[in-house]
Formats: sequence, C-alpha cells, structure tokens
Amino acid sequence: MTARKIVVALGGNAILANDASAAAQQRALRETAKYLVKFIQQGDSLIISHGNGPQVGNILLQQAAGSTPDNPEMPLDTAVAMTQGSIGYWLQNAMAAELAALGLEMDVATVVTQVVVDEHDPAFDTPTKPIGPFYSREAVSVLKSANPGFHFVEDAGRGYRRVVASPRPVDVVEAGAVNQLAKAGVIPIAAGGGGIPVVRQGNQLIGREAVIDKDFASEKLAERVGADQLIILTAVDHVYVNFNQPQQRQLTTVSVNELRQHIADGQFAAGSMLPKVEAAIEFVTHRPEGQAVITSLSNLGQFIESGSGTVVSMVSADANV
Ligand SMILES: Nc1ncnc2c1ncn2[C@@H]1O[C@H](COP(=O)(O)OP(=O)(O)O)[C@@H](O)[C@H]1O
Ligand SMILES: NC(=O)OP(=O)(O)O
Repeated sequence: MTARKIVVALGGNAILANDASAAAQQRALRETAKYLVKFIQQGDSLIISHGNGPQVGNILLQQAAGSTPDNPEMPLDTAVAMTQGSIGYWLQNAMAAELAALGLEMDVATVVTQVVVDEHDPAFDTPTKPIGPFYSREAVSVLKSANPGFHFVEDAGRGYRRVVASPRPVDVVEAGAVNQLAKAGVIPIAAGGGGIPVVRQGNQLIGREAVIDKDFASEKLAERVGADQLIILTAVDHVYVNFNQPQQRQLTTVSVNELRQHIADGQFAAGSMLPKVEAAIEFVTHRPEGQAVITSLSNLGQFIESGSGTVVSMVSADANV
C-alpha cells in the first residue's frame, strides 16, 4: 500500500484544557504524541498542525500585565509566531520521545509558517475568533470597561471569550517547504495557530494583527501539499446534529451535500464546530478523492482501527442521515 499523506490538526483546547502551565501542556502533548505515532506505525506520511486560541490569548494577557515603554507588548502576528515556537517545541519534543520509545528513527521539525490573507477581508472589521480564557458575564463587563476596544462572545455554552479578527487563509507561504520535508521522511509541524497572518505588498510579506482559524489554515495546507486525508481532532468523537439536545444524533459518514444542509439548518456553532465542518467541506470539494475526518484524540485509535468518527466525503453511504 502506498503511504497516505495525512494532515492532522490539533485543537488548542486539547493542548490547554484546565491547567495553562507549560508542564501541563507538555504533558497533554506527550499523551497526544502516543496517538499520533499510530499513523507512522501504519506507514502514513504525517503533517501536524495545531491551534493556539487559549495560548495566544494568554500571551496577550501576560504582555498587558507586564509591559513597559522599554519592554513593549508585541503585536498579535508576533504573538502567534511565539505560540508556533512554544507549542512546536513541546510537540516535536514529545513526538521525538514517543518515536524513540518505539524504536522509530524519524526527524520532527517545526516550520514557522506564514499564511497570506486578503488585506480587504471584511473579517478585519468583525472579530469572531475566540482566544484566551473563558470568563463569566460579570468578569466580561469589568474587562470591557477597562478595555473598550475589546470584543467578547459566548463560546458554545462554555462561557465568554475575547474575540479577535480572523481572516480566511488565501495561501500557505511555506507549503512547499513543508511538502519537501514530508517527502524527505521528516514529520513537519506547520501552520500552527492558523499560521502567522501576512499580506503581500510587492515582494514583501507584512504581518497583520489577527488569528487565523487553524481548521481553515490546515485545510489550505492539506490542499497545497496534496494530502489524502485532513483529520481535525477536537474534544468530541463525532459531529452531532441537535448537539446537547435530547434528540442529539452523531454523524458517522456524511457527504458534502448532507453537511451543507445541516449548516443551512443552523446545526453547528459559529467559532467552534462550524469552521471544522466548513474546512472539511472545502477540503473534500478541492480533493474529491480525499476524506476529511472530525473526531477526538481519544477516539483516534478507534478511528484508525474501525473508521469511527465523522468522515466527510463527496458521496456518503451513511444510513443515519
Ligand atoms: N454540532 C456540534 N457537534 C459537536 N460539537 C459541537 C457542535 N456544536 C458545537 N460543538 C462544540 O464545538 C467544540 C469544538 O470546538 P472548539 O472547542 O472551539 O475546537 P478546538 O478543539 O479546535 O479548540 C466541541 O467540543 C463542542 O463542544
Ligand atoms: N488558531 C486557532 O484556530 O486556534 P484554536 O484551534 O485553539 O481555536
């Protein structure tokens, strides 16, 4: 069997669940690595991307708490680059340890990845991307009076979060380099945190303050490297219709058209499940022979063994949709 090329996108909330310390996030990524090496064991070529919503929001909070004129706050594009460095470090370290434990000799390398966005993307005027910790309604009114320019939204029933601009990715600048690494047998970690948002101005790439959705950026990366599968890992084993309601029903195999109908019916929360579903549709539309999968890290073993999870393809044989 020829090796499949798989882009796996890890949710930022899976890396930082309750404890924001470096040690806890490293522990979470060591657990993550145990699952991800299963793809290597079955001979696949793996490219890993990850979110950074909780982490980049925390960097902004740390900066705001401690900046001085001599030690100023860094702009958001630079804060995204910081999260690519820190999470990339933890993840390549964790992957290397897990590969070594299995006697597998493979290199893992993080690629600082810039993602081109459209300067005129209307998303710059309407913040939608949740970052940082969850707040109560009371905490939000205190924060808003101290920071009138901040915007907050309720995030999928889990509390309120600050939101920032989140333009759509247009291109992944380092996609060629990532592909070369994968072809050479290296496991690249790329497009972390959705990539560093940049706009093209002549020969230059200029950073823009935003956080790109990592599901859309991972989709663009998967398209550009010609991946066979895009796997989006989050906290739920499946995508559901009537989520959190008595008639909740899991989607197993589902076609692009069926998913579009569920979107039209308002089944997926904006800022959480909706971008994943949209990214899955976009990938399969661009690579009709490919598959997009949405599932949880803890279900990855079952997905590899039996295909359990929400599998999106151009046409589906799902009996329960
Ligand atoms: N229809 C749905 N089916 C499954 N999960 C949903 C649905 N709508 C909203 N969600 C929520 O979306 C979450 C995934 O989004 P999020 O936590 O933002 O992703 P990430 O793992 O990338 O950080 C799920 O854990 C779940 O709580
Ligand atoms: N950048 C991004 O989409 O991060 P999360 O997956 O953590 O939301």
